[in-house]
Amino acid sequence: MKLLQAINLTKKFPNKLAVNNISLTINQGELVALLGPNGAGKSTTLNMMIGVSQPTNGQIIFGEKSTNIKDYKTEIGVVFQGSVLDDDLTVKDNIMTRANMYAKPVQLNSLIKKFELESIWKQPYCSLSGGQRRRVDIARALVSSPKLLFLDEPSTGLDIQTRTKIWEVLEQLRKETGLTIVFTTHYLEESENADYIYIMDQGQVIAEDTVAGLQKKYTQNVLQLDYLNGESKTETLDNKDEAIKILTENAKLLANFEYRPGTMDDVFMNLTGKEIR
Ligand SMILES: Nc1ncnc2c1ncn2[C@@H]1O[C@H](COP(=O)(O)OP(=O)(O)OP(=O)(O)O)[C@@H](O)[C@H]1O
Repeated sequence: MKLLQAINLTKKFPNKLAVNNISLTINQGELVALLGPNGAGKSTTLNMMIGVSQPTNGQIIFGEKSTNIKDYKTEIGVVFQGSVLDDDLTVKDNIMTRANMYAKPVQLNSLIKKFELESIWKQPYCSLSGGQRRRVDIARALVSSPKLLFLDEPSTGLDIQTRTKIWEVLEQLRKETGLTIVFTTHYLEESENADYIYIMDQGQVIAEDTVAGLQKKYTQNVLQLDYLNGESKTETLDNKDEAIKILTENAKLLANFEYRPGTMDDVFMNLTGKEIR
């Protein structure tokens, strides 16, 4: 079921066409990545979807027919790249202020536990580490039990352990509540967790599909075979099962082999001719 559709979105700034006629469909329960290098137009797109910025052209439809952000504002949660929390307030006060705005806030205790906020609950937000802040930011965005959570570059500046932890909690929430998540990223490996990926470059969507679909369209799986008699051969294959078959058939003749499946790096390189970082 479609939860949000962005149709022919364009955003022109005085000297910049930041987003050029893009269309996105976000289905209920999906994890959707907007992947692209710096300046691709990811944040501008996200800002239009959350109503922070007005599109120059195009339309956003939430659910069946809501086109006005006022009608779906309570259904979305947002975590911006820069935090919007109050530095001087404690974690508790930042979260409770938000919770008190809603008639039916989420089960706070479960959120506090999931994001491991107990030990920092009474600390001022300004005293937290980057990873702790991000955990609080996300927890606060979830207080209203949104159907759709937007995360703008959720992993930037975080160490790998914190990133992994945050994604573990979000995965758990998706399983438990069917939460839909849209996130922007320039980390290829992070986009690989998504159910669907929109690859953006220079304000446009240059490719979109599942990870498997993108790899199939834009990469090759390569099997390099080195034989005992000194000969070598390189095969291009559709999938790893074909590799297993060839390796099994040639097992006694082989000195060595290397299987290299197509990666998101290859996808990006093939599409843009450049590396993402
Ligand atoms: N308010 C603005 N006025 C003029 N140009 C803008 C404005 N906001 C963004 N831009 C430009 O639009 C382009 C897209 O920016 P945007 O922030 O959407 O990219 P991004 O893909 O999110 O990049 P990053 O990964 O660095 O956040 C950039 O060239 C940026 O400089």
